[in-house]
Amino acid sequence: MPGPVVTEVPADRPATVCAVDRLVLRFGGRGSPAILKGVSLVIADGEAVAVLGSNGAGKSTLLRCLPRLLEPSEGSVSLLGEDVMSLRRAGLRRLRSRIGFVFQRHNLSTRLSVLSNVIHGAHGRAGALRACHQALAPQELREEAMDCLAQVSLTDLAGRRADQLSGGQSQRVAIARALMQRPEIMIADEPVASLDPSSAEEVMDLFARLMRERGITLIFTSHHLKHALAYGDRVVALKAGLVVEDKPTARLREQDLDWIYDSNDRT
Ligand SMILES: Nc1ncnc2c1ncn2[C@@H]1O[C@H](COP(=O)(O)OP(=O)(O)OP(=O)(O)O)[C@@H](O)[C@H]1O
Repeated sequence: MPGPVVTEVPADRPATVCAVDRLVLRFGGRGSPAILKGVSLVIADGEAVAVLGSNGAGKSTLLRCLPRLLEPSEGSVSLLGEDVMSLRRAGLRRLRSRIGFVFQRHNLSTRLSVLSNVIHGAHGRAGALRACHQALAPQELREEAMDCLAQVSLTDLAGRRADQLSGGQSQRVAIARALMQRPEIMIADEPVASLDPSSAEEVMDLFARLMRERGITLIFTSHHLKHALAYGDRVVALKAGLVVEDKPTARLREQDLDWIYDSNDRT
């Protein structure tokens, strides 16, 4: 069995890996309503944070604002010690290469093999996309990608085209691709939302364990209170663009969180 792919953590990585201060986001100009209305949040190195809230509360928007995939209107974000708002394009690219992303829709390249998709995770450090194709990638990248596939128990599907996978398999490939990136932070927006309950449980279990074993800070959204409590060290709840709860999961029970979904918009 290959060993885990170890993220090289810089010795000077700060104890706080994410600090968000009074973050405001409006999709339109100044006059348009704020979707995030002044969100402040501090996340420690290695923490697993579950972001909860009903549909439209602003969870995805918040996650996308962290690495400036969405441009915040006001406020500040610090990630891995970098002042995100002041970074220019190259700095932002470098920072994003240290962050893994897993989304509800896995966004695999469906015409490529599973192995090529995983190798693509190294794009930030391996450079040219050609080097990420299974047939052209250097031996060491191919081996590392196989290690990542072994972590999600999918080595036997390495050669299969990504459009021939089940939802659960695809999501596990997306996790292997994110691991290949050797991320220091993992941002996961409803990573198992598209899966049936038993696959969701299985994939979330695997995902959270891999993050914990590697000391990777995990920030994830979920509609499953059970997942938030099982896999988060802490729950941050949003309601209409505001943080309304921020507590260690050890001090929460499922029913304590019901009120977050009080409006009729829970799905
Ligand atoms: N590109 C956009 N332009 C305008 N409004 C948007 C855009 N994207 C999202 N919104 C709005 O921002 C609000 C927050 O959306 P967001 O996707 O962050 O919510 P969420 O908490 O992740 O919801 P869900 O649980 O349904 O995924 C919603 O009212 C949504 O309609």
